[in-house]
Formats: sequence, structure tokens, C-alpha cells
Amino acid sequence: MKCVDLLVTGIGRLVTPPGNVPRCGQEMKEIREITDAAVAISQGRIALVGPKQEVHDLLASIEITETIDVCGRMVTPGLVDPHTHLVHGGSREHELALKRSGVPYLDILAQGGGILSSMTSTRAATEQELYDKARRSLNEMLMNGVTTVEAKSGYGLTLEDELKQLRVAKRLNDTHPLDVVSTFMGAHAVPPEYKGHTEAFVDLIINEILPKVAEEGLAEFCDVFCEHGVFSVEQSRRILLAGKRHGLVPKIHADEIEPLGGAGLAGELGAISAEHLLAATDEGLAALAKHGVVPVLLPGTSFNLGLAKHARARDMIDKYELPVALSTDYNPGSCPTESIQLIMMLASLNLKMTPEEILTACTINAAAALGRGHDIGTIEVGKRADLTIFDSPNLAYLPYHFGVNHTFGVIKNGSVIAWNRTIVTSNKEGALQ
Ligand SMILES: N=CN[C@@H](CCC(=O)O)C(=O)O
Ligand SMILES: [Zn+2]
Repeated sequence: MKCVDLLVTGIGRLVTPPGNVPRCGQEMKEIREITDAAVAISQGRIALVGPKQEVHDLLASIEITETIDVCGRMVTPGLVDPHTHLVHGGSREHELALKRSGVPYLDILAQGGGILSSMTSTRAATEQELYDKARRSLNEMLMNGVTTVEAKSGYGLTLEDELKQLRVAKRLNDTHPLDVVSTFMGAHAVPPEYKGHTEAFVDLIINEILPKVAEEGLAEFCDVFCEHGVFSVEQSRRILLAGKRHGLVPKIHADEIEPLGGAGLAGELGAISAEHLLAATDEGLAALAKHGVVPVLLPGTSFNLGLAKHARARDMIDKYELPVALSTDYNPGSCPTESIQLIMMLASLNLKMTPEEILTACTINAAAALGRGHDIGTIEVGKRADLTIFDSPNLAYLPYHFGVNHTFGVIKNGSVIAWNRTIVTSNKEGALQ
């Protein structure tokens, strides 16, 4: 190492899971903690991490361009939000009364509302409008401590409108300091023009939309809403296999409301992740474990839909030794929040996860759900220098003290992008100003 671009020192508590691969079962509790720590960053990557005095000694004869003192604050790996519907037009507060009066989520969709209401707003929006709105949400996520975000399409449901959403996600990735990872989810709902003709819509996705998405390199993953009244297991299988042929890695919205068999399908296809899983059977969970699928749990969704039922996180961790990940599921209907810190609190309250498991689920396991465990998700030498600085005395304080934002600052690719609770750069190539 010739030169250190940024030395982050005065870290009261540095907490990180270890490794490049998903942490399974009891491993999720194993967090490395260094008190009075420092991190040296070179060319956007972590060059040294350890007790402050050791790091300072090792740097004795090395040029340091910039040093920042975080004054005893806690530092974690930059958080990863691996399941969002970031790019969409409009919002759905007009459905709030309906929801609160007890009309089920799938009934609202069957009546032409829900996802289809957002489809109408998304189709009506220009690319620039979608970009501006999603950018504001990305800024919220950044200020919550997130450094990498997944974004799904699925509110366009025509060739042009799906491409429009995915192009917006690509432009956000190119221009916003956070990394945005794209997933094609044309099979999110059956649009009105195909009502009663789901097979024909599946054919459209497979024969026309998917090839174009792949040709333009607009997505890494392919996702399907595998649910009663939306896409069956067989239809989901056809779409995800077609996606695989185009090089898109499968993800599945599986067994959210009914135990349809989505988790089993995720195992069968070797999906990288299976999402929601509130209604997953033991057989389904065993299939995830057998095939190394990451369960992505979304406790904000069950909370916001007022469900008494929660994903079986304890069974997943203790019995099936799965590598649980957590995410906001940010979307305009079932979970309109960008706050990963709220999700941490709900994971503690409703999923009975420990603070250590929650950190693992929001870092290395979430990174693994995006195929990025080798690059992000831990604070270790060689990893991308994505760090979140919290005004928090310890890890348990994050899910404990809820309803406020604990983020003090964020470092992305070795550049300070937020400091003193304020975004300091809004470009991809940022630095402390
Ligand atoms: N369940 C399906 N899709 C989204 C919700 C989308 C919406 O309601 O707009 C989810 O993951 O919760
Ligand atoms: Zn979703």
C-alpha cells in the first residue's frame, strides 16, 4: 500500500460479521467487535482494519491524504437493502381506508387496485419523473445507512414501460452515490389488457420482454410474484427458466400469502433468494436449505398489512440453519417505507431475531442475496469501503431505540457521502466537500 486515501479513526465500536459467503443458522450471531478501532481505505477498498493504535502504527511511514475522526461512534458495514420496488409512479394512500377496513391485499388487486393502480401511475409517468421520485427515495435510504439497493421493475407490464422502469434504475446506478442492482419483474401482476389470459401474458414476457431486457443488459435478476390468483408455480417456473436462459438469476416472491409452493420452486431452480415466505411450509424451508437459497424476510410488509402472521425466522435460523436476510420491500402498496432501521426494530419485535442476527441479515446475508458477498457486506481487508457511522453506543441500541434515524454518516466506495446527518455529495464519484 503506497498511500491511504482516507483514514477513519476514533471508532468507538466497529461491528461486522465476517467472510464472503452467507452466514447460516447460529453463525448469524457471530459478530466481530473491535473497540477503539480505525479503518484505512485505499482506492475505494479497505486496506487495514483493527484497533486504532495498531492501524496508526502500521501507517507510520505511509502518506495519508485525509483523516476523519468519528468521535467514538459505532461503525458497521454499509447496509444492503436487497428487495425494493424503488422505481414507480404515484402512491396509494387512497387505498388506506380500504386496507384498514380489512379488505385483503389480494382482493384489492383483484378489483383492479393495488399493484395495478401503481401500474397506471407508472405508465403515465415520464422517465424523468420516475427518476426524480426514485432518487428522493434513494437519498432516504442513504440517510438510513444503506449503501446498496436492489430495484425491481413490475409496474410497467408492457415492453416499453418495463424497459422505462429498468432504464431509470440503470440511470440511478450510474448517477447516484449508492449502487442500484436491477431485477426484471415483469411477472408482478397480470395487466388489465390480459385479464383472464395469464398464459398469453406469460408468453409475452418470455418471447418479447425478457429477450429485450437481456439484450439491453438492464437486469441481473428475474423475479416472479408466485401467488394464488397471480402467477402459478408452473407459470413462475416457465418465466424463471426463460430468464435463466437469458442469463438472469432467479428470485421468487414465494409463499407470501398462501403456501403455493414457491419456496420449493426456489430450491428446484437454484434461485439466489426467496422473498416473503410467511406461509412457507417445512418442506419449502427444507428445500431452501438444501439448495442454498437465501430467505429474504420483509417484516415491514406484514406489519403494514396488519397481519398477525410473521415469517418463521426462528425456525429458519435454529432448525433449518438458513442464512436469513432482511429488507424493506419498499413499495407504494404493501410497504411504503425506505427505513431499514424500522425493519431492524420489526425483526426484533416480530421475528424475534437478536441484534447480531439482524446486523448479519442486513449486511453479508443481504449482500449474498444479490450475489455480492465477495465484495460488500463486511468490514474486511479487500472489501469495498462501504461503511455506516451510527450515533449509537452499541448494536442492540439500533433495534431498541426506534422511530428515529441513528445514522450520522455514510462512506461509499471510500468517499464520505453523508456526514453530520447530511448528504454531502449527490454524485457517483463523490468526496468529502
Ligand atoms: N407482493 C408483491 N409485490 C410487492 C408489493 C407491490 C405493491 O403492492 O405495489 C411486495 O413484495 O410486497
Ligand atoms: Zn416485493
